[in-house]
Amino acid sequence: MTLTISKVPLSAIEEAKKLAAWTAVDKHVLPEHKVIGIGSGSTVPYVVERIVAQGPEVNKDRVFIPTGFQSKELIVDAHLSLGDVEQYPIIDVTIDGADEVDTELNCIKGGGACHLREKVLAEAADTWIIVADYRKNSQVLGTTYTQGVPVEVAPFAYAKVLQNLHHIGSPNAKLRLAKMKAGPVVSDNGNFVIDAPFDAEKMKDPYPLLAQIKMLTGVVEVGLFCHMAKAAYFGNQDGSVTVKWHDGKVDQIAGPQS
Ligand SMILES: O=C(CO)[C@H](O)[C@H](O)COP(=O)(O)O
Repeated sequence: MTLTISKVPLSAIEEAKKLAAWTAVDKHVLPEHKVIGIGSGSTVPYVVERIVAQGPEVNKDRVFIPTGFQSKELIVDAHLSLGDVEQYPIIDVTIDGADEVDTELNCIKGGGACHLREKVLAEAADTWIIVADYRKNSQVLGTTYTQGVPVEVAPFAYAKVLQNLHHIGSPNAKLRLAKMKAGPVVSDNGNFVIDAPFDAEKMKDPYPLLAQIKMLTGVVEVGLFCHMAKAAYFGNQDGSVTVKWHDGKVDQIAGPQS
């Protein structure tokens, strides 16, 4: 994988991702931050791009902690110093993408099957920031990301967890299958992923649902991130950025020019 982001004009959605990522880096990745968590997904390359643009002087004393294979490659390709959460269990700031974010900054994550490490890095961070395009900005989780809550499971337990998810209100929960390989998606941790859709009533208040799923034996981690983010940055089609804060405040700001 290469960090190079093509010079051809970006689509509106790519522009929105870039706006969110660049703005969040400008506001939250400060010169005094030395340990920085890098999330996963298609918005995160713009995070790394903006951090690199802060220059070698500030980056030479920093260490970057990845949430999975993809972000590890991004860090290495950008010639930034790679670390691990085992060495650095306290992180200054982690910036990550999300599949959907509600009004209280609860998120669905795990569309890329990285949510176990993503949650560890979110918890390890003094500040956890979400970056996304406008499509991810929702009132209630499950409105636009309808594939379901990603649930990472120990492979041998998947059939039992699937049955239990059917019983607790997700009759359409399914094992996630790979696109270019016969069989299941295998996470960076060697586990399987189940996608479990729940109705809006359950998704309106995701914390009890998170606790209920997490209690199922065989579940490793649940892609519901509740009450964790300090702020979520959404790039909009008109070049502005919507910032939703943990205290409910919402700002509409202009994106960076360059
Ligand atoms: O949770 C994730 C991976 O497990 C990603 O952060 C999420 O899928 C968002 O990705 P993108 O920036 O491509 O929309």
